[in-house]
Amino acid sequence: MASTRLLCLFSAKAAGTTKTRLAGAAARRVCCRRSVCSSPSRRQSCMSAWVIDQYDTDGGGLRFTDEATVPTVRSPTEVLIQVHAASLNPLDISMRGGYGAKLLKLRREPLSAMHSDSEFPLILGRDVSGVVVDCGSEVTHFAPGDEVWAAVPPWKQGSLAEFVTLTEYEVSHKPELVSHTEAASIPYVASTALSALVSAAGLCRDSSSNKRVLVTGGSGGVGTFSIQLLKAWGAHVTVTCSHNAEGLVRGLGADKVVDYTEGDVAEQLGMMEKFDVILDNVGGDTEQWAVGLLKPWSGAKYVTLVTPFLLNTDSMGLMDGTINAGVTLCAKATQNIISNGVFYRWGFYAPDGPALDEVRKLVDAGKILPVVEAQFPFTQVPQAFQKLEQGHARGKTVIRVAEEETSQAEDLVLDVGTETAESEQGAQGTAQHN
Ligand SMILES: NC(=O)C1=CN([C@@H]2O[C@H](COP(=O)(O)OP(=O)(O)OC[C@H]3O[C@@H](n4cnc5c(N)ncnc54)[C@H](OP(=O)(O)O)[C@@H]3O)[C@@H](O)[C@H]2O)C=CC1
Repeated sequence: MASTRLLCLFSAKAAGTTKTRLAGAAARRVCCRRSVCSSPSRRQSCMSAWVIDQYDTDGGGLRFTDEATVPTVRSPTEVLIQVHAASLNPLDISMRGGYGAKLLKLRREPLSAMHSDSEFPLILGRDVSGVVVDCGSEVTHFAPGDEVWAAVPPWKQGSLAEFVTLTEYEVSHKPELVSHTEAASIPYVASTALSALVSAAGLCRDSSSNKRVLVTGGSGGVGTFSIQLLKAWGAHVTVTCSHNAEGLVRGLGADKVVDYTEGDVAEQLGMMEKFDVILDNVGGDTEQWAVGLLKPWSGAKYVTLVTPFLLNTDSMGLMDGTINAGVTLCAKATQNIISNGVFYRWGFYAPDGPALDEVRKLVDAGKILPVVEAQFPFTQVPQAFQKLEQGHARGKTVIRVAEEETSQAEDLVLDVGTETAESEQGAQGTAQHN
């Protein structure tokens, strides 16, 4: 594949401009607004963070504090990371309302110095790009000063804070050619897509060539990453999305695009050659028609990311919810294998630093581009949540936790025209691999 210049699409609304920028890969200087010291011995004991003190389904509840306790390295394999950028995922909105609380609470360690069993104050945010400031005694791959990225598991305190701790296994060295803001758009969606496409669908770099893959919901965070990964692996990729996202997903490499808002999407897809794998990022009744699009009796796989598992454990309790989810999954898997010879599976995010190492290589090779639709300063996290709640994501919404100074001269500015003007945040743009 030829070189790629374009790295990042984002609306500059939060920054007070009306243009959509293509940020170049040139180096950025990072300057922290707050008085964060990178020396562990002199580190402050309090940090800034956005927390919730209770679950709130009405959309409020986020509270800024500059008195959150700075986490410390408590196990020999942990690293402490100074967060430069974070990003939001639909999970953050769900978790704010209590989604998954019962199961996630089981996996959480006591949070306060008093070892209370309350998860509050809870810090959301699943992506981090930042710098290692402290390491446990058995950490071998990282040292203070290393630039890293990671997806923060939902049972851990999140990245909407100045510092976060993770185990070495969950962390990876950040791609060199992108900024922290760009890098933060990738880890959680990448870990999810890799888990779904590799563990659940059985694809990999060496087995995907010419496989026909359908990605539903291709314009969102997981979709925009998956399209690029699959194209880097040589797959033929068909995508469903809205009409105004067609330019974006084609620019990322999609071979065929079906506008789900125009006519019967199942009928349009049904006229195409059948698929080897479907990655369903939409859920709902999609699976009713999608499994019929797979090649029968050929080992084809349908993987959905929209599962009832955590909803079940929330509403029925851990035991009954898990059993109910297991029975549902078994019934669907059995029905599909008997009637069509296709595999029906659920996909889940899984923490995996080594997998992010592979993604880093693809990013630095220009084969995967960060797709940043909107970015907000750390002071505007509630506004970033509001943006996400509006839906219609076109890639990712990123939070600049420590401000990055970009040289205007190093940026290319692209006027994406009327297509973006109809979106408040813009960015149904034209990312493309040249
Ligand atoms: N199981 C797990 O561990 C994980 C599950 N998920 C889930 O996967 C799903 C996708 O995640 P993510 O990509 O981050 O979500 P996003 O919100 O970033 O993207 C969703 C995209 O789907 C598009 N869309 C909505 N309806 C349709 C439709 N009927 N057909 C085609 N496209 C549609 C939206 O745009 P528009 O409305 O304009 O068409 C949007 O671009 C979410 O439900 C998320 O909760 C994500 C990560 C982990």
